[in-house]
Amino acid sequence: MVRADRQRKSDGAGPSNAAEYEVGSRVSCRATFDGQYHVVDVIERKQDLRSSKWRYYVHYLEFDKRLDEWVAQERLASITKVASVDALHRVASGGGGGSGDLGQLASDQKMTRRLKRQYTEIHHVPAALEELPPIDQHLEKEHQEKTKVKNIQSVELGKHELDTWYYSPYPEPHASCNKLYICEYTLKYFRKKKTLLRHLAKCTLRHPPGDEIYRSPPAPANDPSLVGGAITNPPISMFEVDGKKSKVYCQNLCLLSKLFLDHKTLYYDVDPFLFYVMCEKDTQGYHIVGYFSKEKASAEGNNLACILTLPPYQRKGYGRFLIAFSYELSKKEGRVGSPERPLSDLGAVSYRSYWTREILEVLREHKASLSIKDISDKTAIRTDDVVKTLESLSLIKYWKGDHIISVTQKIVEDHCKTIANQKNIEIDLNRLHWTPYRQEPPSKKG
Ligand SMILES: CC(=O)SCCNC(=O)CCNC(=O)[C@H](O)C(C)(C)COP(=O)(O)OP(=O)(O)OC[C@H]1O[C@@H](n2cnc3c(N)ncnc32)[C@H](O)[C@@H]1OP(=O)(O)O
Repeated sequence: MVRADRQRKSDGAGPSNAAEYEVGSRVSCRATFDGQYHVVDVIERKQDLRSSKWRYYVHYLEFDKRLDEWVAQERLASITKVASVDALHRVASGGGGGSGDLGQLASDQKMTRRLKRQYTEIHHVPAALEELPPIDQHLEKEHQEKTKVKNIQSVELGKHELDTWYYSPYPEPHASCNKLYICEYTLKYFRKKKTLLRHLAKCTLRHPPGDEIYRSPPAPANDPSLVGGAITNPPISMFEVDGKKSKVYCQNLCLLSKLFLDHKTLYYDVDPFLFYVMCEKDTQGYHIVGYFSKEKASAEGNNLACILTLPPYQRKGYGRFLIAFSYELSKKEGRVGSPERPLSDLGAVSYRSYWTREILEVLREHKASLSIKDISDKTAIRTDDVVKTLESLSLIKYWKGDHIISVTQKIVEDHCKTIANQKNIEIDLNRLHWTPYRQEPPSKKG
């Protein structure tokens, strides 16, 4: 699909050229995230009227959509042209390239079998369009078309400026803004900084509009996180916000979180959900770090609908804390639970890590033989998730139609060594003040 007839010039030095490409072309692109060439699909394009140069919105085939980006014409080249240069480069650099650990995993050519299985698990492949019922096919196509190009490029939230990952359906004219300014307490959004500042001058809210159901214990005097008197690990609070009572806040939260979640459709119908918002506290107020949502009554037995740690706070153990919190709530309800599917790649890797640790700890603690149901009862992790996790650790056998846990304490201890360095923020259950949601009785009108 490359329009070679319109190719203006072909340089001799590198793979880059100035050919024009149609939307739908499959070409090579030098990525911002690692400076290497990767195969991309051209999703959209626009021409600068003054320079008449094209900019292309590209999707990297090997990577998640969050790495999609607008690139200059010079960054694209035909696949065949790049192949030889890139192959040389890969050999010289020992292969690889990617974005973060997940990207690294994708392109490592010396992948072990275990890593390969993990890679397939974390790279969620959505169901093929033709496998869906016709009505869903139609909705899916509509969704894909509408969300294919990221609309808002960045948001300012408190002291952070965040680069966004995905399209979010903010209402117009905000949906077409390059950057949004968001109040970190109300999550109201503005097109201009000065409007946000005017709002902040009047806004008295300093925490999410709900009940504080958890506050982490104060750091002890000899806490290693206290460096020169400065608290590097600030106190955490969890607020429960009811989608029905604080509708606008929860809708704003969903719009914000959609910027970092690829495929969630809940934006406006927030009434049936509770939102558990995690904040770091300082003298200014409670700063949102992440959240998870949970259906008030889930027919599928899900204990979590959506989970997000805002990018500046990721990979510090907050995601694991949120997941653990969702299971503690399930334990208080006397139920087992599971996250709503599909999981994103990051969701899958975080859940797998959480399940692995919890299950290994139970196996270590209870030296007596445990059944899958025992593990599920102790952890509130649904039995199919327990089975999947044990399978990934090769700690389960299928024998005469039953799953049998096949493990020795030595094997458990060996596995435990591999998780010893995980970031784990403990939940102090004495500080959790929560009762399960009770449906309001129908009003007796008329
Ligand atoms: C049901 C659903 O909602 S599915 C959708 C899940 N949400 C999203 O995808 C939204 C965008 N992503 C996020 O918000 C975050 O990445 C979350 C919530 C999934 C994880 O939050 P974090 O605060 O980063 O999690 P945390 O620091 O506790 O890490 C959890 C585990 O995932 C791993 N992990 C997190 N990010 C990455 C990454 N980019 N690459 C590789 N591993 C990662 C961590 O190493 C850790 O594993 P370990 O303990 O074995 O070392």
